[in-house]
Amino acid sequence: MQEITGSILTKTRPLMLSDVTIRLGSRMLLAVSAKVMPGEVLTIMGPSGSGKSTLLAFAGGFLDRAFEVSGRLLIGTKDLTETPANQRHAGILFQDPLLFPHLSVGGNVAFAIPPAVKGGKARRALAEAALKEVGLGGFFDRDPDTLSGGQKARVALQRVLVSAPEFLLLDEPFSKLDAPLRRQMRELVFSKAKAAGLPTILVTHDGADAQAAGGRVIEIGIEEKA
Ligand SMILES: Nc1ncnc2c1ncn2[C@@H]1O[C@H](COP(=O)(O)OP(=O)(O)OP(=O)(O)O)[C@@H](O)[C@H]1O
Repeated sequence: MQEITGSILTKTRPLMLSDVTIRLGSRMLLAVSAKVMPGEVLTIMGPSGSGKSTLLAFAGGFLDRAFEVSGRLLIGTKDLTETPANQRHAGILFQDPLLFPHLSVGGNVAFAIPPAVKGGKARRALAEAALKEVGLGGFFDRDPDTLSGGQKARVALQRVLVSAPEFLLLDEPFSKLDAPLRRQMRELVFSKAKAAGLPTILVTHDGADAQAAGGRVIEIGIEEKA
């Protein structure tokens, strides 16, 4: 499986937030500069409303036009700042797994496999192998609605990983899981991110998540400016 997954992974490069500032009207929401190395998890913490999700939206390319942004986002030497979201190769996990209800579990994963992988059989084999890797072998034809929260989270993770992302953006992806599942899931996500050499930005309220991530932590605060 490692080989099959490996064959659709792209090269790994550092992710750079270069002098990024985000304003909302007269309010300076945040100012961040950071270089996230391949396999590193950078954790962003801060109070509610401080702009954590906004920073991920900037990196993912889906920031609302209400925000005024300066600075650049780079992957390696490639400037992604103006690149549309669907061309950024960002792998994003939110609080909710957001599985497509009209597709089977396997269909959710197969859907994300890059078009460069041709042929229904090959795509199905990749999706099946990805599911098996997280203990969901035999789940391909299941309806996502019949899965537990932890199972859905694993499907969402594999859907992201088979898409051959160049970096990961994690917006509180463990917060709806109970404590034992939360521990398991974060170990799984971080180990896979590191194994794949993906630069990763994690937003969390939970210090234990940050500790498990094992990387640097940036604390952002709330400041008002005239
Ligand atoms: N589309 C939008 N238009 C205008 N203001 C917005 C928009 N989205 C978010 N905001 C505001 O931007 C600020 C930052 O919001 P953001 O969701 O990034 O905070 P957060 O740190 O992720 O909070 P939480 O921890 O509660 O998720 C908040 O004041 C919020 O009200």
